[in-house]
Amino acid sequence: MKKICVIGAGTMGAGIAQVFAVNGYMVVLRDIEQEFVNKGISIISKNLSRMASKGKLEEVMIQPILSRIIGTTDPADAQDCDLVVEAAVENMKIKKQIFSELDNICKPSTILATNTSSLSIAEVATATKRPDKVIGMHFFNPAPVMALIEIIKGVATSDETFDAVKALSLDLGKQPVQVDEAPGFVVNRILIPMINEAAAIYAEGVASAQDIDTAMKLGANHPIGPLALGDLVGLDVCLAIMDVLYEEFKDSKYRATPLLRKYVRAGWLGRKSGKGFFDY
Ligand SMILES: CC(=O)CC(=O)SCCNC(=O)CCNC(=O)[C@H](O)C(C)(C)COP(=O)(O)OP(=O)(O)OC[C@H]1O[C@@H](n2cnc3c(N)ncnc32)[C@H](O)[C@@H]1OP(=O)(O)O
Ligand SMILES: NC(=O)C1=CN([C@@H]2O[C@H](COP(=O)(O)OP(=O)(O)OC[C@H]3O[C@@H](n4cnc5c(N)ncnc54)[C@H](O)[C@@H]3O)[C@@H](O)[C@H]2O)C=CC1
Repeated sequence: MKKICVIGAGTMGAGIAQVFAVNGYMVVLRDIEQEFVNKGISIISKNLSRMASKGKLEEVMIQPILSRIIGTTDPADAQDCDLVVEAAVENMKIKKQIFSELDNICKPSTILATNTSSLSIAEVATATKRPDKVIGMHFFNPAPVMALIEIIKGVATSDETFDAVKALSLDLGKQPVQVDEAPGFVVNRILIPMINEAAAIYAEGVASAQDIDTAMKLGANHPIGPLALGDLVGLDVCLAIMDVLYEEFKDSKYRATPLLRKYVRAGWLGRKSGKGFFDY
C-alpha cells in the first residue's frame, strides 16, 4: 500500500495523517470544509516543528513530510488510494453515508477502514458492496504518540484484509491488537466508563475537577487525569461511546452521567472547543 486517504481532519484524522506521512506514505486528507482541512494540516505542521525542536525529527524533513499530505474537500480524491481510514464523527448514519460514497469511488482492491471508537464494523460494512474489505483500524489519541492500534474484524472482514492492516500497522511502528467486534472493543469499554465515573464524582461534589485528576495521577499513576483525558478525547466522543455501550448492553453501569450530556449540549467539548471540565 502506498497511498492512503484519511477522512476527517479533526482531532484524530490530523494525527493519523501525520503518522502515515512521517512513515513515507502519500496521504489525501479530506474534510467537508477547506478551513477544517487547513486547520488539520496546520496542527500537523506544529507537531512536526515541536518534534524537530526536541531533536526527534530533522528540521529538513518537515517540508518533505508535509508535501506528502494533500488536503481536499473532494470525495473523488480518494479514487486511487489503497486504503481509506475514516475518522469522521462518531455517528453511524454519517459513517454509512461516507462508506457508501467511498465504495462507489474507490478501486475494488481498496480497503475501507474506520477509526470508530465503538460502533459496529459489520453495520458500517452493510453500506458497501465490499464487506470483506471493511475493517476497524482504531488509533489512540494522540495518534502520533500512542503505540496501540486495535484492529477490529467485522463478521465479514476477510483474513486477507486483517493481515494487510496488521502488516501496515507494524510498518507504522505501531503495536496492533486483534479485537473481534464488540461494543467499545477493548480499551474504550474499560477507559471511557472510568471517565464517565470521574464526571459523576465531580457532579456529586465529592471533589474538585483538579483534585479528582490529581488523585488518579498520584493514586493510580495515570499520566493524565480522567477529566483532562475526557477533554483531550472530546466530551462529545466520550458521550457517544457511553451511549453506544448503554444501547448495546442495556446495563445501567454504562449510563452516561447527566453532567456529561449537559456539557456536550452546551458545546463544552474539551480541548477542541476551548472548554470542557477545564479551560483551554
Ligand atoms: C476515544 C478513543 O476511541 C480511544 C482513545 O484514544 S482513549 C485515549 C487514549 N489516550 C490516552 O489515554 C492518553 C494518556 N495521556 C498520555 O499518554 C499523555 O498525557 C500525553 C502523551 C497525551 C501527553 O504526555 P505528557 O507527558 O503529559 O505531555 P508532553 O510531554 O507534552 O507529551 C509527551 C510527548 O507526547 C507528544 N505529544 C503530546 N501531545 C501530543 C499531540 N496532541 N500530538 C502529537 N504529539 C503529542 C509531545 O510532543 C511529547 O513528545 P516527546 O516525548 O517526543 O517529547
Ligand atoms: N477523539 C479521540 O480521542 C478518538 C476518537 N476516535 C474516533 O475517531 C473519529 C473522529 O473523532 P475525532 O477526531 O475526535 O472527531 P472530531 O470532531 O475532532 O473530527 C471529526 C472531523 O470529521 C469531519 N467530518 C464530519 N463529517 C464528515 C464527512 N462526511 N466527510 C469528511 N469529514 C467529515 C468533521 O468536519 C471533523 O473535522 C470518531 O469516530 C471517534 O469516535 C478514535 C480514537 C480516539
